[in-house]
Amino acid sequence: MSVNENYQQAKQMYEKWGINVEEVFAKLKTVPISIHCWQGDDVAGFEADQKELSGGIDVTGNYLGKATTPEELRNDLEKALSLIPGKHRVNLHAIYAETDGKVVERDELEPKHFENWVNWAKEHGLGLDFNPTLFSHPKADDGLTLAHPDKEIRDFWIKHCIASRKIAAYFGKELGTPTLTNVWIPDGYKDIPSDRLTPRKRLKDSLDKIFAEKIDEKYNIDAVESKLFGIGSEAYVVGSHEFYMGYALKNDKLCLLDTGHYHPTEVVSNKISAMLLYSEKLALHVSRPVRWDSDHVVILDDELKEIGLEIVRNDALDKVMIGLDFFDASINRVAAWTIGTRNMIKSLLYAMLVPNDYLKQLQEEGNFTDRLALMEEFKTYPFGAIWDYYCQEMGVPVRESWLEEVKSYEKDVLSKR
Ligand SMILES: C[C@H](O)[C@H](O)[C@@H](O)C(=O)CO
Ligand SMILES: [Mn+2]
Repeated sequence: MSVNENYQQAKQMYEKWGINVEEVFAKLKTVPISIHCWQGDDVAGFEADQKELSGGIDVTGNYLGKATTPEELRNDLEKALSLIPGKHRVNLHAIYAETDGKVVERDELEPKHFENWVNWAKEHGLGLDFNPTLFSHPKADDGLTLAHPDKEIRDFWIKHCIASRKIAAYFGKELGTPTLTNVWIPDGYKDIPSDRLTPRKRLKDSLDKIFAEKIDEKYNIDAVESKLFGIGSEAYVVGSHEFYMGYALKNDKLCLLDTGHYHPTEVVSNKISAMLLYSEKLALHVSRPVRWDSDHVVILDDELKEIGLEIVRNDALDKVMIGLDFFDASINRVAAWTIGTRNMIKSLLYAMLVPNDYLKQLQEEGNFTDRLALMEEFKTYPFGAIWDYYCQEMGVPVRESWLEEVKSYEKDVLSKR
């Protein structure tokens, strides 16, 4: 059967449950995913004095074709975007500044260093998000930045974050959509600390200084990203979930939850509804931890579907800012973006094709038999036929046909780098 025939049959099954598939498509099209540029070059960036990746994160693999210039990275992103349905955003880090080969210190970065990115985003109808880069730098070598005992080092990073918010506001003004500026720092200790409080007091003070200047949320929205541990900060991370949840609540910032930053049995899907009771919005880095915060490419697993369900059933599509965060250098990097982003969109579509209101009603009635039975049966409803039709209608390759395009791009472009 053709995509259209499969779709018509599947659509009727969902319509029996009162699900209007055309309305689902109309809604899904409006949800942007923030696609992280750093999957394309293994979190290297383009600084004139480029440093080794550090900060307790790591990229493994050496697949051919890594982007080494802004043009290559933008071309690769364009290729991936052509295979992903919808209009999305690209998430940049400060190390992706373009400085004409000159060394520009991070606390000296300006909007002009991102002009090419803004012009490119305008040309492709993209939003931009941003991150100050507080790793891969000599002033982060102690494993401390905003919480460092040395005021000079703290001041350098505070200045860098202040400069980053100005760059983000420039993006927002130029593109007409607010930039999410997310602060993640690697600060922590390898072994058991004798004082957990003092570094946290310093971090709080540094953040207060960074956010002192109010920036209109039409242009810039601030987020703070927690972590559980990193390589070299196994015993203690200054910016823990509790620290940032408290800081975000008290200072009206977004708390950013990275799905790789919690204990293996902890799931971010279970946190979303609780946090949205107290915060207008929250942000996500959707990743896939395997044994540790390994930043594997996102797959359509139970947790990803549950995240989609929590966002959809709590009517939070405009409250949860969905970003991706994985960096796998063992496979074609354009394929990595395509797989991870298509899966994130699939999880939202899956959730929108579940009779969530009826299932809530069953729970309220204490009818847990029907609730479980139907939640399980919906897992094998013809969601794939709807997804295929959505891709066809959105003008992107259906099913695995996108892979052929990536392979040709690898042969014609990536393999020649
Ligand atoms: C490159 C990102 O800033 C980084 O992955 C951060 O978001 C993180 O999750 C660190 O573990
Ligand atoms: Mn992250």
